[in-house]
Amino acid sequence: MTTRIERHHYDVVVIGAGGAGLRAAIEARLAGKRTAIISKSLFGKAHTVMAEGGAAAAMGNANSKDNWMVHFRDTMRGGKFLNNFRMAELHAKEAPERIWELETYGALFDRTKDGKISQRNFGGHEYPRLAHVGDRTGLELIRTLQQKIVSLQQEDFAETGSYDSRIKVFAETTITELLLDGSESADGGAVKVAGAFGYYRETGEFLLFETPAVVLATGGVGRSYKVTSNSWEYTGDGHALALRAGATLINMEFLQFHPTGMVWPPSVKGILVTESVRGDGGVLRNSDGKRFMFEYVPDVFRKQYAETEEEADRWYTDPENNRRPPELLPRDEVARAINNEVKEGRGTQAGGVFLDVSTRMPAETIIKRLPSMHHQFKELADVDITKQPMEVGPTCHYVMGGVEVDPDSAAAAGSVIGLFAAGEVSGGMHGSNRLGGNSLSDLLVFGKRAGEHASAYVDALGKRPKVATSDVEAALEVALAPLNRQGGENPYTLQQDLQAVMGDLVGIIRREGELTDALKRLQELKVRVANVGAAGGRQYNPGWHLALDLRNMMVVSECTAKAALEREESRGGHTREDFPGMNPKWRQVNLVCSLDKSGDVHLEHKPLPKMRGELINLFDRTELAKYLTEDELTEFDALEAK
Ligand SMILES: Cc1cc2nc3c(=O)[nH]c(=O)nc-3n(C[C@H](O)[C@H](O)[C@H](O)COP(=O)(O)OP(=O)(O)OC[C@H]3O[C@@H](n4cnc5c(N)ncnc54)[C@H](O)[C@@H]3O)c2cc1C
Repeated sequence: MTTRIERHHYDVVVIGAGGAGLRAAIEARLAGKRTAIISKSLFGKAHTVMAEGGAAAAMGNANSKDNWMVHFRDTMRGGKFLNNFRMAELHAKEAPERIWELETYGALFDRTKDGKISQRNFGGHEYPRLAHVGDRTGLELIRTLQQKIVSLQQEDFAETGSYDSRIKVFAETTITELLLDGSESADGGAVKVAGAFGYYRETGEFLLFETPAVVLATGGVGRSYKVTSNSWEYTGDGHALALRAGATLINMEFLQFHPTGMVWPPSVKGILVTESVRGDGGVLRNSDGKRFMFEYVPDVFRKQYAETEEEADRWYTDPENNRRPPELLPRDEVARAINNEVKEGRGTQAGGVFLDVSTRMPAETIIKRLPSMHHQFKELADVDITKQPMEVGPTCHYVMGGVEVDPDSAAAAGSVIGLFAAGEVSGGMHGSNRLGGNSLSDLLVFGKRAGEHASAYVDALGKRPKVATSDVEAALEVALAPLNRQGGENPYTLQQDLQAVMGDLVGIIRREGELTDALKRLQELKVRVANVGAAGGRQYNPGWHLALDLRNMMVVSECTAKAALEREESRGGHTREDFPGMNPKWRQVNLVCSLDKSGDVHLEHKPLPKMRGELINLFDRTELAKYLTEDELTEFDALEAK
């Protein structure tokens, strides 16, 4: 009996319904494209919803000295100069407009006394820059984008009699494969996207989307790690779909371990404690009661951070005349510091450190400014954060690496055409480390660009690409394989084994021997994952879903481990105990992953694009000397002399 496959035709298919996906879909619909939005989880449930702190945009409301150039500088510093400079530039320039635009869609950010959008402090940002709605900013962002989509659907209903005529949401639907043009290959052997194949999670029924343009907006990869702030959907699907379609991934060695995840009770280990806790005055102490971050200010940041508790405390009320508290160093620095305190025996019993707001501000202020944190700790750990400190430790949070894209159009690099990527699934924007708050603004800026350029691509296309029947059959066979396999390996055991390899051997601190060991174990796991089985049928079957996700987790983890072994330096979200410190030579290199014909990860060195003169001139020479090679500095001097 043949398996039924539901067929759909769209101009643009957006995979992912977080901020990047929704913003891309709005833009595609505004450009008149028939647009599908596909979401693995319920519509409205994505990491974007969980974002607490805010969206970084240099609006200059809290400090008029802020502008796109300062934001650009902070972003490049945070990423330790490995960022794609053009993405960082576009992001810094366009973020304020994207935030204001959200208010025209119905968002309402917290206000300053004089009625402007309020902006809060966050690690690595020179001025208060995060537009926020209490500690529920992501919720407001998603609510607003969804509301905009509904309003567009209402316009379409008025015109066509159908709400879904131009924009339709497929919730609880997982895409397992991208399909390429079966009839021709374009210039230089590149192949056009022709569709996407997947299944409804509830019924297990299959779907085929025929479309010339796909925007990937699938978010992160955290579920490959033991301790993570990421929820079940984040299995690196978009990264793996892109690789298998012929696109490339960059910066996969860079993972952000957020310094403050809950460490207790074990059932909630990894759940995020927002950085706003520190931005609003929370301090970190070890089990001796010592405010230890002062010991961990690296040389590159020494000029900007306070040396005494008194100066750090004064900064909250007088930022003009004092330097920032070291608790607000970029996340990689704070995470490593906590890791070290615990390792040296100054941690809490549960393996974390203390984060305290209770002694820093009145209970009413805590409840007003951090309502979700107050609720989270009360409900999950029975801790009242207005009276007691929280216990926190590093948790795998965000992947800086992702699909290599053209910065202006968000089009994927590699041998595939018609594929775009925005948000966490794309790489380059954040370099080796993302600043808090830069993700929400990244989603809006590059989500819009991806939707716009995907639409323009469709407009310019002569003949529509065609899906080959044999490719659909192959995708179907792969999807059904775990169900047809008798005595296959248990997907949950495999996921646990993978998480152990990644958490223990490719975690926050890395070493050559362990990385080599990790790669060996990943090869063994790959063989086992190829033999994964799932009992039961296709109707809501989480074991089967995980069996399919594992294929993606494996290939993405291989990219991370290979790149981590290759990069012999420490920078941002990649710390090599055997190569401490940054090496300017490595700053010139992006590690690019592709898949070869046998499905193995191939790693290539690619030079980083050179920063334009007017951008590099935004930094002073002393600062550049921390990052650039001698040759680059000589070039900079020549530029300055002109
Ligand atoms: C707890 C937490 C707090 C955070 N706080 C902040 C903050 O304050 N400020 C900030 O800037 N950033 C924050 N971040 C990071 C930020 O929220 C994320 O990086 C960002 O929301 C990612 O957005 P996105 O649109 O790229 O993807 P997401 O919002 O992660 O959405 C991904 C979408 O893709 C779908 N998907 C995945 N795979 C498939 C598939 N195979 N088929 C179909 N659909 C698929 C998912 O279901 C989901 O709809 C936080 C992250 C977490 C986890």
